[in-house]
Formats: sequence, structure tokens, C-alpha cells
Amino acid sequence: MEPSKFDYSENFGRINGILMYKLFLKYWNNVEKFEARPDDLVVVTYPKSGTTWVSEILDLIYKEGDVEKCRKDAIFNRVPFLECNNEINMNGVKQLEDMNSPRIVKTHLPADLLPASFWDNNCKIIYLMRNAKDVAVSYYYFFKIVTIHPDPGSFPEFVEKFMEGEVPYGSWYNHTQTWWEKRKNPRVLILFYEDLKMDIRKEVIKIAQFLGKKLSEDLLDTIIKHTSFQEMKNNPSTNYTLVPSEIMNQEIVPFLRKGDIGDWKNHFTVALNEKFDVHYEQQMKGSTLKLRTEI
Ligand SMILES: Nc1ncnc2c1ncn2[C@@H]1O[C@H](COP(=O)(O)O)[C@@H](OP(=O)(O)O)[C@H]1O
Ligand SMILES: CCc1ccc(OS(=O)(=O)O)cc1
Repeated sequence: MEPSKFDYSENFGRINGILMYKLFLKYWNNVEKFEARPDDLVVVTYPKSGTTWVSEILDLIYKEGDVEKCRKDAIFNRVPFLECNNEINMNGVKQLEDMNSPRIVKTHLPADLLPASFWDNNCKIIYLMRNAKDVAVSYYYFFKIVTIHPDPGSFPEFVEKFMEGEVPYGSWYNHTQTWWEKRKNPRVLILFYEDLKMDIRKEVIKIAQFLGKKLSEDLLDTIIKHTSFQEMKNNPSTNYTLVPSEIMNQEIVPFLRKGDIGDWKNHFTVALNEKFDVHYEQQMKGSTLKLRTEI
């Protein structure tokens, strides 16, 4: 019998029932016992929600708008990805251990899997979320370009997997709700990709206030200009072109692909959209969390 393209067992295992890259799981012990520092800032997202965008904004705030300093190194070195480990050239825990404070830590973990020391040290945490339909589209292309993933099949086939939570980091519905439950914690700031798209100035000011920083108008202008989709797409330190093509093949589609609200409309059929909506209502029943899927 021909093996199913959805036989993920080669690449993925599970942590607390959540699908996860096997390579990451091999070193999970180091993630669990990771020693946070009180001045760590944690940026958390479900994959494909705008992690790179908000990371660049944060690093620019930390570097007081010094664009050239930011350009000197790739975003995945300036904001290390905690649980990432490919046994060759990626080891988030090691990168962070070797880094001077203050550190910005990237993770995709749901709230209940965040290493305890971040909570114990009362670290500030920013959780950025994006509507599920656009995340599903972005994730589909990510599966195609990052070679660690199996073939995602057709878009409707991938959406089934997404709805079941059978993708790395599990169910979007569960992930967003674990963090939404933390919204009243003053050390947690919840942001929405759609808000960043609609009024970036307002959101950068909100982020700066959360960090206890006041930005001048000039600094705000610099940050907004440098983190626009076009600027980040053309910038090797943010567009992931520094990742070897054996790991990420951007000839298929660029990492900074569209950067829009509502691209899902170009991918969902009417029938798939209706099915998704019914399932969405079931999954999010009783939740006060509301996301915009269009402008
Ligand atoms: N400056 C920016 N403005 C808008 N979207 C951005 C952006 N930088 C990255 N993105 C989008 O964020 C998504 C990647 O998220 P992450 O960094 O979490 O992996 C991609 O979405 P699309 O695939 O819809 O284009 C990417 O284009
Ligand atoms: C090890 C390759 C890999 C896999 C997944 C990644 O996730 S994300 O870019 O942060 O969404 C990154 C690298």
C-alpha cells in the first residue's frame, strides 16, 4: 500500500497531546527547565500569526530605532526561537543562554506549555494572534516551503488537518484560548495582527507603553517605515533568505508572502468556508475572543 501523505510520524511526535517537530522534542527537557531572567520579554504566537513582524518591531524598540544595528544579524538570531532545534545550526536554548540581557524570546507554545520559570520570574509576555482562516492559508504555504514538513496535500486537505489540530503546535482554537485566559494578567499583552495592519502607529505605541517606554515621533516613524511589509520583504535580515534553501525553499513562495487580511478568500471555496465556520463556532463556543477575518 502506498504510504499516506498525511503519515506525519516521520517528522512529528507529541507533547501533552500536541503535535510537535520530533527534532524539537528530542531536546524538550532543555526547554522545560529553561531558566528565564526577570527582564526577558517573551513573544508568543501560534505559527504564521506575524511573529517575525512583531519581533522586528520589538528589537527596533530595544535598539532605539537603530536600523543598521538590526540589519547586521538575522531576526532568528536577534530574537531566538526557544524550542527550535535542528541538531545542525539551530538551537534556541543555547542561543538564549549565550545572549546578554535584555533578551527577546520567541516561542509558539500554548500558555500551559510555557516553561515555568517565565511565570516564576514574572516576565513580560506579548501574545500576537491572527484570524484562523488567514493563519491556515499562511501555514499551508509554510508547509510547502519548509522542508521539515510532509506534503500538505491540497488546501482543503490541509484545512481538515488544521481544524483537527493535527499540525505543529496543535489546535489554533485551543492555543488562542489558553492565552486569551491570561488577558487580565498585567504582565501579558494581547495583540491582533489585524489591528497592526489597520493602525500600526497605535499598536506600536501600545507595545511601547507595555514595555514602559516612550517613543519620540521620529522613532515611531522609523519603526513603522522599517517594519512595513515591503521593507521587511526586501530585507535579508527579516525575510529568511539567510536560511539555506535546503531548509526553506522560497522559490516556491516567499516567507513574506502576502501579508494581508482576508487572503483566505482566495483559497476557501464557499463550501469549505461554511464547514470551517460551523466548526469554528463549535470550537470557540462560550469564548469572548473575537477576531476579524476581513477589513
Ligand atoms: N511587516 C509585515 N506586515 C504584514 N505581514 C507580515 C509582515 N511581516 C510578516 N508578515 C506576515 O506574517 C506571516 C508570517 O508569520 P510568522 O512570522 O508568524 O511566521 C506571513 O503571512 P502570509 O503568509 O499571509 O503572507 C507574512 O507575510
Ligand atoms: C527547524 C525548522 C523550523 C520549523 C518551524 C519553524 O517555525 S516558525 O518559522 O517559527 O513558524 C522554524 C524553523
